[in-house]
Amino acid sequence: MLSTCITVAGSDCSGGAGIQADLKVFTAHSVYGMSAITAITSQNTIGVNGVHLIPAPFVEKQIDACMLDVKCDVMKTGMLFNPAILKVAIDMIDRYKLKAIVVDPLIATRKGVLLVLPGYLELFIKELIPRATILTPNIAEASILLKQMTNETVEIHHVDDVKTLGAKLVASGCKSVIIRCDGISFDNEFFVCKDSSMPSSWYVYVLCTSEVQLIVPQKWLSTKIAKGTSCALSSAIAANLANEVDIPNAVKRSVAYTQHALEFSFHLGRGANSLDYSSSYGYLPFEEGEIVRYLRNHPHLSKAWSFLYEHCFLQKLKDATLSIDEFKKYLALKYHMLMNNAQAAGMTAFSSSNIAVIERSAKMIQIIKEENVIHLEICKQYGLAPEQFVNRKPAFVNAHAAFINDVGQREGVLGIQVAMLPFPLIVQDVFSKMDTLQSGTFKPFVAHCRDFGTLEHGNSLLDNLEAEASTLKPEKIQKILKILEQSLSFEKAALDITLDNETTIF
Ligand SMILES: Cc1ncc(COP(=O)(O)O)c(N)n1
Repeated sequence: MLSTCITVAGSDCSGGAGIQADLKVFTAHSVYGMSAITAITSQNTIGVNGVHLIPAPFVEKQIDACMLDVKCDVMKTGMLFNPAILKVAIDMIDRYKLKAIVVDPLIATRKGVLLVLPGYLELFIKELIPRATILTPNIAEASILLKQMTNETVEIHHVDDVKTLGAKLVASGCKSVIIRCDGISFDNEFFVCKDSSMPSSWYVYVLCTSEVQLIVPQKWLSTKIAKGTSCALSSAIAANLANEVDIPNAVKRSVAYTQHALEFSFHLGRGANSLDYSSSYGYLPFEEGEIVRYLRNHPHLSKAWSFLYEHCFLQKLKDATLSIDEFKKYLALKYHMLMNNAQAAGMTAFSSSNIAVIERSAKMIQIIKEENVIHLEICKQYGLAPEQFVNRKPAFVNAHAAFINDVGQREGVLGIQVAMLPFPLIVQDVFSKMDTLQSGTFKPFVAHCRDFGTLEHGNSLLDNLEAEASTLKPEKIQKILKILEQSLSFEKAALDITLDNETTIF
C-alpha cells in the first residue's frame, strides 16, 4: 500500500518552499502527499511580501478532513506561525496515530533572526519537541532552542561542537535532531573555514539521537543559493520514514536528495535558485545483492506474502489431504504461468534494441524452458499428459498473460523477474521444508522441490534478479513493489482456483 504524509505548513505561491515544495518532495519519493495550510504567503525567489494567516480552527478542520478519511503515516510540520496554530498541530498529533512526526522548527533565519511571536517558543519547546520523532533545525535554531531550554551556549569551531550541541538537545528531551550547518563551511579536518570559497570545503549535517551521532558531509556548492532546502530535507525525511526507512538511513538519503536537488537547481526567477525537486537522487533502498530480501520483507507486502505462505493448498499438500485432481489443476496452471513468463521475456527482447537486454531476456527464456521440462516430467508422473492441458488456456491464464505482458512492456526483464519471484521463494521457504514422509501421494513432487537441482534452479532465478537489480532506477521501486503485490495475488488466485470445485481447467 502507498505510504502517505501530511504537511502542516505555509503556502509559497512561487512553488519554491512551503507546502508546494513539500508535496513535490513527497511525490519524488512515491509517497502520497496531503496538506493543511497554515498561511498563504505571497513570495517569490526574491523574498516574502505578504502573509495571510488561516484561522487555527480551519487548520484543524483541514487536518481532520484528511485524517478521518485517508490513513496518514507521517506528519511533517513547517511554518506554524503563531501559538494558536502550533497548539492545533500538537492536539492533532495526540488525536491521530502517526508513525512519525518530523518538525522543521522554522523559528529563526540562518543568521539567528527570530521569526516567531511571543509565547511560541515556550509552547514549541514544552509540547512539540517531546512529540517530534526528529527535529531539523539550522544551526542558529538549534542554538536558540538550547539556550531557551538549558540556558547553555555552544560555540562552533569544529564539527565536534555541532555534535555537542545536538547531544545537549537530545539530553534535554529531543528524541533525535539533524542540525543543518547553514552558512558554515568546514575544512577537511572539519574545522570551521574562515574562507568558504576554499576549493575543498564541506557543508555538514549532524544527526544526533540517543544511540547514534552521524556526520553527513556534502560538497560545498558556493555558487548555488536556493530556497526550499529546509523544506526539501524535512519532507524527504518524512517520506522516508513513511516508507519504513530507519532514522539514520532516512537522514542519509534525504541529505543526498537535497544535495542533488541543489546541485541541479535552476535559475528560474531573478533571485535564489529553484531546487530540482523531481531529481532522481541515485540510491536504492537496499544494498547490493539484497533485493530479494528487501522484497521478501517489505512491510507493505507482508499480508500478501502470508496469504500465500499460509494458503490452505500448501497445508493440504503438506499433510497429503489434497485431492489428486486439485493437484493436477495446480500443475496445469503452473505450466501456463511459466509459459506466460517466457512469452513476456520474448516480447521484452523484441521490444528492445539493446543487445544486453535481448541477451538477458534469452537467458530468462532458457531458465524457464529448463524449468518447464522438469515440470512436464512431474505432470507425467501424476498421470497428467501434456496434451490434456497445453493447448487449453483457462480464462485465469489469459488474465495472467495480460498482466505479465504489461509488466514486460513497462518494466522489462526485471519486471518479469520480480513477477516470477513468488515461485522460487515458495520452493525455498515452504516446499523444501516439507516432510516427505508425511506428504504421501505428493512425495515425488515434494522430493523434487527439495531436490538440489530445483533449489539451484530457483537460486539462479534469484541470482539473475539480483544482477538485474543493478539496472533498477530508484524512482521505479514503488512500481516494482506494485508488480510483486499483483503477482502475489495472482499466485494466491491460482491456489484458490485449484481448491475451487466449481472451476475446471482441463
Ligand atoms: C511558506 C514557507 N515555508 C517555509 C519557507 C522556508 O524555506 P527554506 O527551506 O528556504 O528555509 C518559506 N520560504 N516559505
